[in-house]
Amino acid sequence: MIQAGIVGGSGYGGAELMRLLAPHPDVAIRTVTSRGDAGTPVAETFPHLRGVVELDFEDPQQAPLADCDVVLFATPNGVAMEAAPALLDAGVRVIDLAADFRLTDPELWRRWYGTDHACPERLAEAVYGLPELNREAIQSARLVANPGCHVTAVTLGLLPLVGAGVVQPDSLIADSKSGTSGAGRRASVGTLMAEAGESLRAYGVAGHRHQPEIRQVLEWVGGPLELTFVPHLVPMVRGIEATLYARLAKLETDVQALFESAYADEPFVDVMPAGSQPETRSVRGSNVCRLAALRPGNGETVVVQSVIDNLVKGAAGQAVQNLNLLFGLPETRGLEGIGLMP
Ligand SMILES: NC(=O)C1=CN([C@@H]2O[C@H](COP(=O)(O)OP(=O)(O)OC[C@H]3O[C@@H](n4cnc5c(N)ncnc54)[C@H](OP(=O)(O)O)[C@@H]3O)[C@@H](O)[C@H]2O)C=CC1
Ligand SMILES: CC(=O)N[C@@H](CCC(=O)OP(=O)(O)O)C(=O)O
Repeated sequence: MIQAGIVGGSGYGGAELMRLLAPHPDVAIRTVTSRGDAGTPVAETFPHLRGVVELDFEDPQQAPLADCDVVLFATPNGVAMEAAPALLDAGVRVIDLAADFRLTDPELWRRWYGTDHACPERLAEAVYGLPELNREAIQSARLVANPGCHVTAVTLGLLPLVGAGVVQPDSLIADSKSGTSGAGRRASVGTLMAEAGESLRAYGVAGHRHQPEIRQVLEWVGGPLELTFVPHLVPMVRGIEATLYARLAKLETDVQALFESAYADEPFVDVMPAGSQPETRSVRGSNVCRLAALRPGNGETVVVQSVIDNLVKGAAGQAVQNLNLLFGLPETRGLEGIGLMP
């Protein structure tokens, strides 16, 4: 059994990692950390894990992380970069659900995250953990940077178009809507029911840190491009719906066929039949990204809709997918669950 440690187990990402890893046939959860809940049973904080995870939270300084085969960080940005080097030196593989190892340029990190990178020398060995793009590299990685949640929805929706060079590279627009669990479990006024309920707002319009991440990934496959990215907070708990717009450069493109062929072999990307629209509730709790592409009106603009569960394909599910790849397991192991609907 692969021994896994979870740092940041008392947050939403950590809880979701436990939900997925506890029944995983090849993984044993060795330790789960929380500073605030250290010494208390996991199931006291998360009753849905009663009888499933029979561990107490441990303080991250005392937890036997170096004895694990893999440590997953579900911590705020800036935490994993402090602890990962020692773990990697001890032979432990690391998957970071935060942004610490996603941007390859430490200057970009400084600009968007406001601090110096603690281990810029490790950035080159980090593999960006989007299996649909980087499957082979992930298989031999030691350090995986799990993508951002908005980034996963937007990138999977635009990759076929950008990769095939059929859209104008300066015309990309991503309008992405997230439920409040995307902001984490830590109390904040903006995610109170009375603030976020019965309301809808855009945020980060002047600049959001997921924009350079999406741009970096798309530029790997399509060269220089321009992208407008506007995230929104919507009054639901789980889910991201990204509506994506691009001007077609090649009007003869059969967009439906392009998407179907790009994702034909992908276990977690579902391209809907022409004319259908995906909705977030169809992926609630599952690791699926469900997509649809259309050319409304005069057909010059392609509109893609992409839905994911931010905590699953947008975070913990994708991390488990990456873990499976790292350890040579079938990619779908432990991720076969079907979404909840309604
Ligand atoms: N929520 C989402 O939809 C997604 C989240 N992510 C990313 O995943 C990461 C976790 O997100 P999420 O679970 O929502 O966040 P939460 O705020 O819900 O949880 C954060 C966890 O980290 C722990 N923690 C905080 N500070 C430290 C520290 N200095 N050292 C060790 N542990 C610490 C907290 O527990 P304690 O303070 O008790 O130690 C808590 O368990 C973030 O980087 C987020 O950006 C990525 C994609 C989607
Ligand atoms: C609703 C909400 O506030 N969402 C967060 C997403 C945070 C997150 O999960 O960021 P990473 O994916 O980069 O780790 C935000 O937009 O800042």
